[in-house]
Amino acid sequence: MPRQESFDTTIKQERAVLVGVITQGESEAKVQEYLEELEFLVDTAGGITEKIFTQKITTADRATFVGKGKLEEIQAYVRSEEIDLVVFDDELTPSQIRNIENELEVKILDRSNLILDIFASRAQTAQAKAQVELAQLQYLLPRLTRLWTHLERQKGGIGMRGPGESQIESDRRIIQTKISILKEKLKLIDKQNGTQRKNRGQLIRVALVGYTNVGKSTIMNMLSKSDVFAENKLFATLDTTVRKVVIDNLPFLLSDTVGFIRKLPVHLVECFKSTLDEVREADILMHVVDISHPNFEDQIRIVNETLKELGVADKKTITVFNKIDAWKSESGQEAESLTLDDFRNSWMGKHNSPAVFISALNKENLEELKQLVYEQTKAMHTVRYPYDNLLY
Ligand SMILES: Nc1nc2c(ncn2[C@@H]2O[C@H](COP(=O)(O)OP(=O)(O)OP(=O)(O)O)[C@@H](O)[C@H]2O)c(=O)[nH]1
Ligand SMILES: [Mg+2]
Repeated sequence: MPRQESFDTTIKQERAVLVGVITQGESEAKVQEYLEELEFLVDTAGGITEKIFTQKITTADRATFVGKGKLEEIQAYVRSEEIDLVVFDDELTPSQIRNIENELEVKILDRSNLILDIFASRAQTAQAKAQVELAQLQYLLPRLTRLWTHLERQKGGIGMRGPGESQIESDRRIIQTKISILKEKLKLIDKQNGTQRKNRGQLIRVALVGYTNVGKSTIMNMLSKSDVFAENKLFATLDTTVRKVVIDNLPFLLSDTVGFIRKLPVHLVECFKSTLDEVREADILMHVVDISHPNFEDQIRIVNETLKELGVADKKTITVFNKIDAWKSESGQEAESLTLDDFRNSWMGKHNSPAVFISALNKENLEELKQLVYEQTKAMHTVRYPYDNLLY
């Protein structure tokens, strides 16, 4: 989800308020970071964050998630500042959404909902579109009652009393039918993709993985453009994110994948499993880390957890620490004061092997990255095809 692909600015930006809770054992600073990320998500979706509310709680209120007093405080702000939507950082139950909506009388979204919305606007291929629609319908299904009561409230009670439940039932059936049609469609696409992947032959496959916005696509573009052999045409029928790259006469396939994020909705992960087959079937992973992000250690952990869930934690991995140009220490020390060796000798260089430090933006230290990818790919190729020296 790159930031630069901003939305049509002629449309009035929706004004948003964010809500996060600080539960026991969570530090305030952490929650602030989570909320900053949520603000970034709202920004990506085309909204503008006007205010952030937080509350310390031991357990979430079953009816309204935050406490009564906090809700009134938010309500006052929403009314006086003409807010369009309120976004909660945590997943809300259908009844919580309904109750909060009744109180605040504006659109209520939770993090999952927001991410789904962004994915829907970004989906390009038939597969991605079907995957997002499936996730959205699965998200909607348990929340149907809410939509119905919403309608009821707008239209008033008269004439609405009888058919309510049966209406929900038929809506539910329609959605379930749609879900199974989409699943069939995805199965078919999956099969075609599987065949295509098999046809790619002996090339070693390298997949870029990492947290969202760390620079995966930038690296992809750089590596594939920087070499004359890299071209789109050959793979026109493949997923658009797979490119053939050649480093020193050694060709391999490089794929760019969807970025990971904290609290990715379960449905979405499920639906994107087949896109992530690209990762599952890769020979080498390039785990890209945005070293300039204050929370990058958490991001590494989240990516590693997601990789474990996908069952690929044991794959050969190259850690690429990107954005060294923008790195800053907690005490405010700037990147210029550090040499590449300082980075290499830090815990990052020592605890992640093999690792490389680059700036994709400034094209800094790219040769080392290429060299590393070359060595790893060649080693993999030699193990797999011991009698085949044709390629180099
Ligand atoms: N300062 C700095 N910015 C960079 C560097 N590499 C990439 N960026 C910027 O980081 C942002 C995200 O880059 P992308 O390549 O879109 O990141 P991504 O990992 O593909 O993101 P998703 O596809 O959303 O998961 C862009 O604005 C890039 O220009 C770098 O080395 N230094
Ligand atoms: Mg990208």
